[in-house]
Amino acid sequence: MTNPDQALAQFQLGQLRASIDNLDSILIHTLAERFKLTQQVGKLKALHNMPPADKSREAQQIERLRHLAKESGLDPAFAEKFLNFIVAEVIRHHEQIRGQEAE
Ligand SMILES: O=C(O)C(=O)C[C@]1(C(=O)O)C=C[C@@H](O)C=C1
Repeated sequence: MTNPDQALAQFQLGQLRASIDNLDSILIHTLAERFKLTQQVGKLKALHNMPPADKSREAQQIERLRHLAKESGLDPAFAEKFLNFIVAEVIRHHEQIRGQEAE
């Protein structure tokens, strides 16, 4: 048996989770679009013999995202870790594309 307080809490939890699900969908779609672009960057880099990683570009991105995170109330260290996580995967893709081009 649930009392009215518990029923209200369950309803609120359901509403919050529905919004979280919407935002998770946005994150996945956003990441998918980002990876489509970085695949094009990977092909361009392989074709023109450019190195997969660009540390100076990454430093600019980290600075920009840390600033945005601070403004938005997000932990800047988390924003930096998140970018590094994505960029590591992008570099792995770039290296794969480079290997395929060399075949
Ligand atoms: O901009 C580039 O040169 C990329 O390869 C893209 C990207 C990124 O995912 O944003 C990935 C690797 C680089 O080290 C820097 C940035």
